[in-house]
Amino acid sequence: MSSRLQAEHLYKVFGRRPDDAVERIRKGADREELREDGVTAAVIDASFSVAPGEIFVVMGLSGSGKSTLLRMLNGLLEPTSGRVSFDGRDLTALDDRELREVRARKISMVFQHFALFPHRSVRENAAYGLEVQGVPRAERERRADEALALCGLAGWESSWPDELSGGMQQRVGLARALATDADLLLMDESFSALDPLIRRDMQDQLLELQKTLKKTIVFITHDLNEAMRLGDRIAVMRDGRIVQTGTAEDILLRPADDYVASFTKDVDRSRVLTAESVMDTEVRGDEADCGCETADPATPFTQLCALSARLSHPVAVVAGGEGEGGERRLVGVVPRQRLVGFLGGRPGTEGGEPVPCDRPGDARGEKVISRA
Ligand SMILES: Nc1ncnc2c1ncn2[C@@H]1O[C@H](COP(=O)(O)OP(=O)(O)OP(=O)(O)O)[C@@H](O)[C@H]1O
Repeated sequence: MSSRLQAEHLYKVFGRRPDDAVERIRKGADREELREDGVTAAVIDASFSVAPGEIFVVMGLSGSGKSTLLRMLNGLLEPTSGRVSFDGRDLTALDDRELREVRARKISMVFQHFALFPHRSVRENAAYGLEVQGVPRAERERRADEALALCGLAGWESSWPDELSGGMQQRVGLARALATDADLLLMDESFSALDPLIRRDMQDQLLELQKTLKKTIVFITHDLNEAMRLGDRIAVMRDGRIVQTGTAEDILLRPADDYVASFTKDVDRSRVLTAESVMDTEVRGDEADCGCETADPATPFTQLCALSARLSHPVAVVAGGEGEGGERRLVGVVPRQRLVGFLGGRPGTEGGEPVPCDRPGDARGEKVISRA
């Protein structure tokens, strides 16, 4: 995987003699021991890479070290140990002037409570990052207006912040970040202060924008549902450490430990799972080519359930076909009992023989399905 942003063995210790504290941690001291000496190990040995265009979510409870980690990524905090590189440049080695330059042009932050300037118009607020960069007024207003339109605020450019709802104000914050053309967006609990419906709306909007903008995004949240909705990959933090990094499906289906598993208990699995994540790949071949409806690997779980209810046998999951090199291949099957098992929180057992198909056709099938 090519990487845009890379964190290598990052540590951040607050308190006396931080370097000694890092050494003690490396030798096995735990966070509580250090705390007794008045030292806080906020981030411990964090390593990850973020690919271009990826939304990388860092998820964890309050105090787990998320914000400290994020502040090291843009150089606001200097790591006690470890390295951050962006596009191959070691941010930890830059002097203050170079760092300010990178922060102004390449990296944008979107905070939870966006401090809009009350006596500036929405347009001027959105253009603020460009003003800091010294972009001439006409150009910065044009770019601010474009960013506001992208965020659904066309027509509000001349309004004052207090004329906007909380959700709209947060959009101005997002527009400010987008207007600068920065490639890396660091979003710290950016939607956490919003009402649930508006929050969902903002999540949708971010995903929609991302389809065309393809920014590299690190998004901090304490909400696992938000993490799963937004994240191409998710890092779960606990007590300063990243305990698991993976896709939503990895976290849900293969939690690294009981702690991660306890987080996923309340997740609505049907929103996350797809045919690919629940199918049985030990394909038997007797569900393939009978002419019944099939799923593809990306078919969402809810559609899969509806499909399963319409069939008298397991759902065949078929890949390939149009635009993918022609041949359609059976890649897995989903027996109904398996769906029930996944909803209950663990892969189901197949239980019982598949029911033979009651529609005409060759129910024995082959693993390769010829195109109709
Ligand atoms: N400047 C600081 N000085 C001392 N300790 C700090 C400082 N900043 C953070 N900490 C401590 O580091 C730990 C991690 O804090 P951090 O704010 O990174 O966690 P978080 O996961 O972002 O939590 P929250 O969601 O509540 O902001 C906490 O124990 C916090 O008290």
